[in-house]
Formats: sequence, C-alpha cells, structure tokens
Amino acid sequence: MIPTPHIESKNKNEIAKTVLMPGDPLRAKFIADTFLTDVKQFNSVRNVLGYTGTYKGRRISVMASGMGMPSIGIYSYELYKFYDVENIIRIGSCGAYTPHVKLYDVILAKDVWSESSYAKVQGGYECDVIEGSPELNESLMKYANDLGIPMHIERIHSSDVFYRENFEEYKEIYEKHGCVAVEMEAFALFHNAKVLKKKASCLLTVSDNLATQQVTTSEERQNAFTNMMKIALEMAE
Ligand SMILES: O=P(O)(O)O[C@H]1O[C@H](CO)[C@@H](O)[C@H]1O
Ligand SMILES: O=c1cc[nH]c(=O)[nH]1
Repeated sequence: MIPTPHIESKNKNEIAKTVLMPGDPLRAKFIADTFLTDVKQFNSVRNVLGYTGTYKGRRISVMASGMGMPSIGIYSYELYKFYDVENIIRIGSCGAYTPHVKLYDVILAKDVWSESSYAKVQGGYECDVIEGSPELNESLMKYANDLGIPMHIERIHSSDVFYRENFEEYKEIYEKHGCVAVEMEAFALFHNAKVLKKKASCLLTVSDNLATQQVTTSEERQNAFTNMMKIALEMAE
C-alpha cells in the first residue's frame, strides 16, 4: 500500500533499510544538508521531510517523526510495514531528570518506561517498559566508542505530556522507575518495532535539565546535536 496517507514516495527503493528519525523536520533537513551526498528528498507531505543519501559511501535515510507518540506511531508504522524499512534510530532531544546528566550529553535508551496507553490501544499490550533493539544498541555503542563520544546507557521516560501541571512529578518518575531523562516518542517506536518484528533504537541529546533548570536554545536543538548524529550515521548500510 504505497504511497501511504503520510508518505508520498511511490517507490520503496527510494528509502534505505535504515532510517534516522529526529522529531523536527528541520533537523532532518540539517542532517541531509550537512552530512549526506547524492541526496534525494522522498517526502514532504505535511512538511514531514524525508531524504535518502549516502554517508561515507553508504546509503541511509533520514525522516522526521513529528512530536509525540501518535505522530511517530504513524510514520514508523508506515516505514516498517509498507516501505520495508528494517531499522529506525530515533535521534531526539530530551530533558534530564538528574544533575549528573548534563546539557549536550548523549543518552542511548537501554529501554523506555511510559504511562502511555499506546501499546495497549495499538496491540493489546499491557506492558509499561519496552527494550530497544540489543543488536542495534550494540552497534551504536561500538560506533560511539570508536568516535570517542561518551554515552549514558540508561532507561528513559516517554511522556504524552510536555507541560505537566505538577512539574515536581519528574522526581518520582526518576526515583520509582529509574528514568534519567524524558522525551515523547521512543515507547511508541519500540512498540511498533516489536509488533512488526523490526528493530529500533533511540539516541538522545540533553537539551534541558529539569533538576538544574538549565536549557539550550531552539536553534541549538535544531543544529547543534552533531555527536548523536555522527554516531547514528555510522549505521548506514
Ligand atoms: O527533539 P525531538 O526529537 O522532537 O524530541 C523531543 O522534543 C520534543 C519536545 O520539545 C518532543 O518531540 C520530544 O521527544
Ligand atoms: O520531551 C521533552 C524534551 C525535552 N525536554 C523535556 O522536558 N521534554
């Protein structure tokens, strides 16, 4: 069933087997403009930009997910199910829940905890913790090590809510569930990978710290997270 309601490419071969997936469409464009050669754009529906190109002579795609689990739920499902994509690596920003995780640090999500109903509604799963692909994670750890980029390998929190009425709730989520940072998509991505027998990982860069109240600018969020991008780009075929 291609094209899909949200991806306009009429040819599966236009999309590589491995797709990097930032939330922000302009981060997808930045990656294509900065790191890829022989770039072809395969999607612009709703301005959710998708590109395929080569990195160090190897093929890879990058496409935005939009924000939140419903959005990445749609795009990752269509890529896996209808475009035969095998691996999706989310590359996102996150808010740290503890002072020992600093601004710009890179986190690899070992697994993700969420109070979201996504897995239950999508496939009847009652779980609240889902693992990233051990195989992809092992490769990402090796590439980070080769590049000399330190990574925290930890549990993260996927939240449906960016602005909580009770800001202090993050402390309980950190203490009770062991999540060191919050973002808004990995749980749905990992669930889709599980039900469709595909692979997913999530790399994050810390854009703000809820404990110390430090923040980065929106321009930095768009352009400055290059360490995470370089690690993920090594996954090109
Ligand atoms: O920077 P991205 O990948 O969009 O990720 C984070 O930023 C957004 C919130 O500002 C949410 O999508 C959250 O998951
Ligand atoms: O989802 C997110 C992303 C960055 N910072 C947050 O506080 N939440």
